[in-house]
This record gives sequence, C-alpha cells and structure tokens, in this order.
Amino acid sequence: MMAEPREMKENKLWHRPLIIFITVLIVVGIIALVTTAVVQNKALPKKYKYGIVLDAGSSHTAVYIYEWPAEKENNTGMVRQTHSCNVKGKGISSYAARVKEAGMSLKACMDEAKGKIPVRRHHETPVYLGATAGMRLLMKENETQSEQVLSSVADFLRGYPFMYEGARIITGQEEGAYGWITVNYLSKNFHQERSTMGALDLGGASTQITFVSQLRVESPENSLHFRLYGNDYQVYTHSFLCYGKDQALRLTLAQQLQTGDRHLSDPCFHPGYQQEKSVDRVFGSPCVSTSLSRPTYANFTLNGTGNAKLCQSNVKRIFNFSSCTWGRCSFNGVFQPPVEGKFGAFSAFFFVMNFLNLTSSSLDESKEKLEQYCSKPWDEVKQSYSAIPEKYLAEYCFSGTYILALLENGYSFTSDKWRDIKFLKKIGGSDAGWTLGYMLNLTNMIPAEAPDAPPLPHSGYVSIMVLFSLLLAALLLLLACKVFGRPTCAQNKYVI
Ligand SMILES: O=c1[nH]cnc2c1ncn2[C@@H]1O[C@H](COP(=O)(O)OP(=O)(O)O)[C@@H](O)[C@H]1O
Ligand SMILES: [Ca+2]
Repeated sequence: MMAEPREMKENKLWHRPLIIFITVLIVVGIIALVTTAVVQNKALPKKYKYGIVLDAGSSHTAVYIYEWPAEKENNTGMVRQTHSCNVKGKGISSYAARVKEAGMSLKACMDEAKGKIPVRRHHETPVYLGATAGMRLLMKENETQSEQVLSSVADFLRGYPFMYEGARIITGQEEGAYGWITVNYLSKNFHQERSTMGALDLGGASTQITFVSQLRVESPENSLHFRLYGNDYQVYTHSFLCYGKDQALRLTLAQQLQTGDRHLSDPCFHPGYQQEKSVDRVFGSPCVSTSLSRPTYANFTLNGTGNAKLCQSNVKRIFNFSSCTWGRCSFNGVFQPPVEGKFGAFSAFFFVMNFLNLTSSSLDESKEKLEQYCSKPWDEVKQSYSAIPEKYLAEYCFSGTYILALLENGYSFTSDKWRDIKFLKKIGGSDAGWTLGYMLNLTNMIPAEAPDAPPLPHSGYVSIMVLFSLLLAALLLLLACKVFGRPTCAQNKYVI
C-alpha cells in the first residue's frame, strides 16, 4: 500500500527538468572543482637559479655552488649548497712568488662547476671570490703581490661563461657577519620570533666570534646592526687576525724560541715526534711580533714531549689579558660582552674537535681526554690513524689545546656555557661558513622586511575553496528540494 505513492512521487521528482538540470550542473561543478584542485596542486617543474662563491682561505680555496627556486628568492632557508670542490694545493696567498699560476690553480674546480650548472643558466650565474686572512696578511707584507694575485684569479674567473662579480679581500668584520648570517639563515632563525645563534669560525690565519648581545657594544668597530625579515639585531663581532690555528702555532713556537736553544722541547707535540723546522717559516709571518728576538740559526729541532697541561700554559701566553680600555675585554685589549645564547662552532673548530672526539664532551672531560691524547707516543698515533695526512695529525694536540684555551680563556666560555657550543660542519646539507651569507647579501636575497605572503599556503587555499563549494552545493540542492519538491524531498531524503 505504501510503496506505490512513493514510486509515483519519485518519478514525478525526476521528471522535473529543472531538478535534473540543477543536479547535472552540480555534478559537473564538483567534477570541475576537484579537477582544478588536483591540476593546480600538481608539482610544477621548478626553475632554479645558481650562484658560485670561492672561499679563498689562508690554507686552501674551496668552490661552493648554491641553488634556489627562482620564484622563492626572498624566503629564508630556500638557498642550498648543491656542490663543493676543494682546490688542489695551498691557498691563493701562497702564489705570491708566482702570481701567474694563482688563477690556473682554480681550473679543475671551476670546470667542474661548469658541468654542474645547466648551460642555459651559465650567463646569469654570479661568481664571487672572497679572500680571507691569508690575503689580509699578504696585503700587509706586500701590497703589490697581493694585488697581482687578486688580478690573476680575477682574470681567470672572467674567462668563464658565468657572470663575474668580483674578487676581493673581505674584512674580518664581514667574515664574522656573513658566518653569523649563514648559520642563522640555514637554521631558519630569522623567521618568527626565534632567537639566533652565535657563530664561531676558526681558520688558519684568523678566527671570528659573532653573536647577538643584549649588552651595549662599546666599541663601534665591533658593532653591527641588521634588520632582517622585519626584525632588528644588535650583533657583536670580532675577527682576530693571527689567531687562526696555523698562525697561533707560529706565535707559540716563536715564544718558545726566545730561550735561544736550537732544540725545542714542545709539550704540544706527541712524545717521540721530531722535526727540523725553519726559523724563517716561523718568523717570516707578519703575525710574529718584531718585539720578539729572531734566532740567528736557520733551523731548529722540535721534539715533542706530549704534555697538554704545559702546552696549555704555553698557548695562553700568546693572549694578552693585561690591558683593557673598555668595560670588559676578551684578550689583546679587544672589547667583548659576555657570551650569550647558543653558538655554532665550525670550520677548524669542527675538524679538530671532531677528530679528537670532543664534540659532545664537557669542558673538563675535554681537558682530560686531550691530556691522554697528547701523551700518546707519536708512533702509536701514526699507526692508529694511518689514513690521516701527517701534517694534520701532528698538530691535533696543539690545535685542540689552542681551541680550549681560546674558548675558555679568550672568550670566557665557562664550564656552564660550554654546553651551549655546538661543533658543526654542515646545517641541512650546506656548509657553515661565511660564503653563503656573502652571496645572500650581494644578491639581495635577505630583505629587511618580511616578504608579504598570503595567509594560507596555496594547497590550503584550494582545499578550503573545494570544501566550501561542496558545502554550498549541498545547501543549494537542499534549497532546490524545498522550493520545487517540498513534500517529496522531505519524505525521500535518500533520493538526494
Ligand atoms: O681535515 C682537517 N683537519 C684539520 N684541520 C683542517 C682540516 N681541513 C682544513 N683544516 C684547517 O682549517 C683551517 C682553514 O682555514 P682557512 O684556510 O679557511 O683560513 P682562513 O679562514 O684563516 O683564511 C686551516 O688551518 C686548515 O689547516
Ligand atoms: Ca676560513
């Protein structure tokens, strides 16, 4: 009895042309919406841009290639390092006596860069060369030679199909600042209200310390101000020329050679280590003060005694803690506010501490382990690490001791603050160092104000639009039912 009228009413409803029309329209609409959403959100093949930076350090040159999506230049963390190449041989400052060869030394790495970057992008790929402390020292010693070395590398780089953007000696202040920008950019600290981390860079000829200081930076030459992504930063930075680990070793040796003895018993080298060294190499550096007396003999013999405690007291002597005209100083009369926040310690800080297995040790533990390591006989050390070049291996005891002295006594990282130092080489696949920050700055990729971004990501926007359209469609259908087929709809919800 009940089935008949229902069938009749259903038939009636479906025969209404308007209802059929609306239903078809809604179905077509939904299909179109979903298709648009899917098509629109399909990953497009991204267009990439590239940049090349050459880090002409005191000990060697490295070539870095960076890549970023063309349409997202101003967003933090978008640029990444895709490739790095170590130039064979020493740093460009070592070409002072044969300047013509300086440029050619870069050939293998630059040719490699040509192969790594798509040909159609070559002409718009900027190339920057920045030279650091090795060239700063050569500039002091012999300005003509340093200019000739720079023009040799500049001429060579101009011969590539890239966009040559200059070869210059960067200042210690820039080196510190760009290192700080790099680590914070890679850690995505510039966005939101995240705190930044300090940067500690140890090279062969200079070392940099850079961090945000709440305390006023008394000395203008150590004070930097940045406005990045809408935030203001007051940054302290200092670069100590001659306090990279290779120059620091020379300073320590020169100090010890003041006794006049040709046989040097050096506690910073392993027992059994013996080497003839040239007096010229030690005293030939502009870092070694002229107030130190230069021995008359040409060579001296270095005999290791492997005593980290004695080594530490020797090393400490290269820091001058006695004169300070500011409220507080690190050493050599340089102003420094107390260290604040977390720090990333990279380049030689990492190489040395990583080799010595001290990257996650406390300060006291590090001292203990270093004492054990330094006292190991040289023969044993060589045997245990046969794959490591002797040049590096011989110096890890000294370098480790120097790093502890620099951080603890020089910068005043107490046992407590020691935990805030993270020894690192890379952050998310890109090397920590000044090069990335340098390129970001020169290509204007870090805006002062945060770029305007739509409040929703694109996919979120499309999803919400689809959802609300479906909801609207359902409402419309309900409305249609109410207007055109009120009794039927009310009884036959399942039809809809
Ligand atoms: O594998 C390693 N083990 C130990 N030290 C290393 C290693 N690779 C590089 N270094 C050292 O890191 C330092 C890098 O300094 P760089 O050449 O950048 O000088 P700069 O920054 O003072 O101009 C040098 O002292 C070099 O010997
Ligand atoms: Ca360096």
